[in-house]
Parts: sequence; structure tokens; C-alpha cells
Amino acid sequence: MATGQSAELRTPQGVPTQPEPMIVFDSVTKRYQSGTGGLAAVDNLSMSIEKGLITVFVGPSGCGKTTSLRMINRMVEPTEGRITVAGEDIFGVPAPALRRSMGYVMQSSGLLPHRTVLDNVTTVLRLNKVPRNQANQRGRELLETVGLPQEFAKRYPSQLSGGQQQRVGVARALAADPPVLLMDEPFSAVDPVVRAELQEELLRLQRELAKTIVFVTHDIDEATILGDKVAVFAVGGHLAQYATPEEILRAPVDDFVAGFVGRDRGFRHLSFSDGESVPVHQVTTSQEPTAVSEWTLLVSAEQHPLGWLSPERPGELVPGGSLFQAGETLRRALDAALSSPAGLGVAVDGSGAVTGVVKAVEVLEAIERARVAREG
Ligand SMILES: Nc1ncnc2c1ncn2[C@@H]1O[C@H](COP(=O)(O)OP(=O)(O)OP(=O)(O)O)[C@@H](O)[C@H]1O
Repeated sequence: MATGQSAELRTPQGVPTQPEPMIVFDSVTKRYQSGTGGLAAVDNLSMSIEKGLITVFVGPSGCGKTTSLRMINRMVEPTEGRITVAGEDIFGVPAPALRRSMGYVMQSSGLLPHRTVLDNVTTVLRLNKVPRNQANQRGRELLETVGLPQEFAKRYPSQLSGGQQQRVGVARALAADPPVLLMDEPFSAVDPVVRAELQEELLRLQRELAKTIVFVTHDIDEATILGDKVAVFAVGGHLAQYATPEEILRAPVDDFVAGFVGRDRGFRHLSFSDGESVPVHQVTTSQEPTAVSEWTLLVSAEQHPLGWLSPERPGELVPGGSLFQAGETLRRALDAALSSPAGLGVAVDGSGAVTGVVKAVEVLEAIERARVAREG
């Protein structure tokens, strides 16, 4: 996702990038024959989805997110308008071939229940006539890629948890190494902890693979966590705003987007503000859990933080809070300061060694400076 204070786009490796269109909607409208009373499910959609980024379609139920996504691989045919992928009109490609050329992950993993995990993952490869040995080899690599142990290859989908099934769904979608991955609420059926893990995993994968991913969700938090760009849809199939998550949180275009983004957007905004401006102070450390006269950080021989020693609780190790690493956001800095029993957020370097501490009051000052700079 976009990092730092600027709204410029970056590749998953963090390199600033010029937008290069991959999927282009040009005045696309979809009216279903029945069901929407003649109203459009998607109304005159024009947008350009950029190559190598995660673009999230977000909005309330029924606003046309899934319909828009499915028009990209012709699971749904537009009523009007034109869609191109890598410059080619999708109507020039037979629908089954087009579908196979893109990965597709949906909410229920959509795995075939009577096929093993490995068979599920290699389905498209076998449809593409890849020899079985080669397909299985690739299938096993993909299980590793999505963080599943090899012994899962022979299991059936019902023998996996919901989160594991979604990982298999992602592996299957990646099998033919498609440049485009379409994901329709892939993580919404799993519990919040597993969901957060799957989101992290997708971001990690994307740093390696740099696919063009279109991701549908109705959850604005998920959209801002995952999206390099976020498209907010409004009821009636209108595209209300299309921008970086930072821009959408900072400057929603209208009341609908502001309401959808939610009241705590000021706090969410911290996720994009650079924590670089927070001063890091020296902290007293000790490698022994001895009696102390001030809050002292117990560290390992490698200077990794182990917890706090309190002047008031001799002999006791007080668990520390979250850590803040140079270059992270103000939100992380604030989390570290507020979650620390000493009121001092522990700052670490890339190797996890302590570099000092940040103070909540100074993080708040940095937040205020960032706000003033933003509102200008
Ligand atoms: N096959 C269909 N036939 C008729 N109407 C449909 C069909 N599929 C979707 N619709 C209607 O089109 C509109 C947009 O639906 P769509 O599924 O694209 O919305 P969505 O934003 O993805 O919603 P959700 O978040 O609930 O999945 C809705 O009013 C829906 O009822």
C-alpha cells in the first residue's frame, strides 16, 4: 500500500511507480434482466486499474462490487461499455479462456469437496494440459508459497479449517501464474484473527509476486490495509471515489464516502502518517533483572527487549507493549507508547535491537504537526 505521507503510488517493493493501466473500464453499465427493477447494478463505470497493485472495491451490500469484478473475466457480461485487459478488449477472447487466464478466489473457497487439496490446486494446470508430474510439483510449491505444510496435499477440503481452505483457494488461483488475480470477499468468512493473518500473508505474497489484484470487500478497514488504491462504490452501482486509502480517509469526496469511511477516520489516518518525526530518547537498560531506581528495560545480549523492570515491583519482569521501528507510522509509535507499562514506547532497529524510547506526549505533538501540515 502507499506508505509515508505522500499519496504517490509505490510498487509492493516500495518503489515509487508511474501508473500503468492493466484493466480499463470504459463507460461500463450492467443491468440484470430481473432483480434490480430495471435499475443498473453497475452504472457507467469508468476507471483504470493499475498494473502490479492491489485495487480494492469497497462499499455497502448491493452496490455492484461483485458484478464489476465478475465483468473483468466475463463471468458477467456488461450491458454497455468496454473493458480492456493489458490493452486487449476482453470480448476478443473466448470467455472460458479469459477466465482461465485470471486467478479467481471467492468467499467460500469453492474447492471441489471430493478432490484432494493437491488436485484442487492443480485443476487449471491440468486444464491447460500441463503434464501431471509437473503440475503436482508446481502444486506442492504453491502450498508452500501460501504457508501450508506438504502433508495437506493429500487431504480433502473438509479436513481443513476455513482459513486453510482459503489459502488453498489462493494457491489454486495462483497455479497458472496469472498476471491478474480477482478476489471476491476471500477472507470474510473466517474469524478476525485468521483474517488478519490472511491479510498479512496476501501482502507478503504480493511483495514477491506483484500481481494486479482486484479485491472486493465491504470492510473499509480491510480495504485500507490491503489497497494501494481503493474504489468506493455507492448504492446504484456508482463509483463514488477512487484514490489511495490515505486520500480517501483524509479527504472523502462527499457525505456518503465520509459516512462509509467512518467517524474514527482521524485515527485510521495515523496509519499513513510517517513516525519519523517522533524523537527517540535514550533508555536505561539492563541485562540482569536487578533492583532498579527508575523504569529500566531488560534486554538480551543482542539488545532485544525482554520486558520492563519497575522501581516499585522489585524482582518482577513487567511485560512490555508493542514495539516501534524507525520508519513506521505514527499509529505504531502511539501504540508502542500507550501499550508500554512504563509509558515509554520501545523503539527498535531492523534487527529488533533497542534504539531508545518514544514518549506518548511527543507522539501526540507529532500527530498535531502532521495534522496542521495536512490541513495546511
Ligand atoms: N444474477 C443477478 N440477477 C439479478 N440481479 C442481480 C444479480 N446479481 C446481482 N444482482 C443485483 O445487482 C446489484 C449489485 O449486486 P452485486 O452482487 O454486484 O453487489 P455487491 O456490492 O457485490 O454486494 P454484496 O456486498 O452484498 O455482495 C444488487 O442489487 C443485486 O441484487
